[in-house]
Amino acid sequence: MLLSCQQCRQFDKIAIEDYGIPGIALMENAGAGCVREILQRKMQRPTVILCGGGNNGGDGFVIARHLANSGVEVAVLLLTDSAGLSGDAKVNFEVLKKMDTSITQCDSDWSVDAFKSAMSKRSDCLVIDAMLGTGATGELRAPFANAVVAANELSAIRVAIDIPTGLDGDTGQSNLAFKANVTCTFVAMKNGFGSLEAKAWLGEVVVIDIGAPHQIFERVQ
Ligand SMILES: NC(=O)C1=CN([C@@H]2O[C@H](COP(=O)(O)OP(=O)(O)OC[C@H]3O[C@@H](n4cnc5c(N)ncnc54)[C@H](O)[C@@H]3O)[C@@H](O)[C@H]2O)[C@@H](O)CC1
Ligand SMILES: [K+]
Repeated sequence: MLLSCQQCRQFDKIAIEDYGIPGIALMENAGAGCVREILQRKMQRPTVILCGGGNNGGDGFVIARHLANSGVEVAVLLLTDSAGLSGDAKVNFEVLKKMDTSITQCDSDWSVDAFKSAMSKRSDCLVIDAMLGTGATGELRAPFANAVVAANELSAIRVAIDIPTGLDGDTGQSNLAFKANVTCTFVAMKNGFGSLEAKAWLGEVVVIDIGAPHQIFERVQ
């Protein structure tokens, strides 16, 4: 089944508002599901998680916590001012802050080299893209494009969360996107994932169930 980004957002909204599942429970299931996939594939190794300021970044904070609990060395690069975090993402950020995970705030003027040197301290690492998901609009703004370029140039395993940052989930088009080996997408494949152009950025796609009732599918068709 393929859904548009808007339908995926509607799916989450119905789960939260009509079924009463707290958004933070969905986020926990989403992040924990990604970590389960990473561990099953034995991809665990020193990990850098690139986090944006929305709920995709929130998934990244959950992933950081679960990976750290599994004994993985984790470093988070936050591409936004932490003061702007809100809702479920903020809750998970505050939890992570109390752990001994390294968190670095990356200002909008961070260059490709700055990202590369922050990431390559951990050679042959796993890089996780939790920068942008279904809430992305328009061209990548600073410093997201530089983070994507740097991540793509590293010799690393790359995992994208929900949608590779820079890829339009609805059309499958992109000028520049995070080049994933594996994309862990939530609820359903997005409409654009079927296009040939998208496959180059997506790698293998795994659909992660976030625990919302499947009856909701009938309402977003
Ligand atoms: N409760 C929910 O709705 C759930 C959401 N989930 C995650 O939440 C994501 C959607 O979260 P959001 O709606 O917060 O959206 P995103 O996290 O995709 O992005 C929104 C943020 O990115 C910024 N932004 C948008 N376009 C940009 C661009 N081109 N360049 C730089 N910054 C840009 C916005 O200012 C905003 O801060 C999903 O993809 C999924 O990963 C999951 O946790 C499952 C539950
Ligand atoms: K992403």
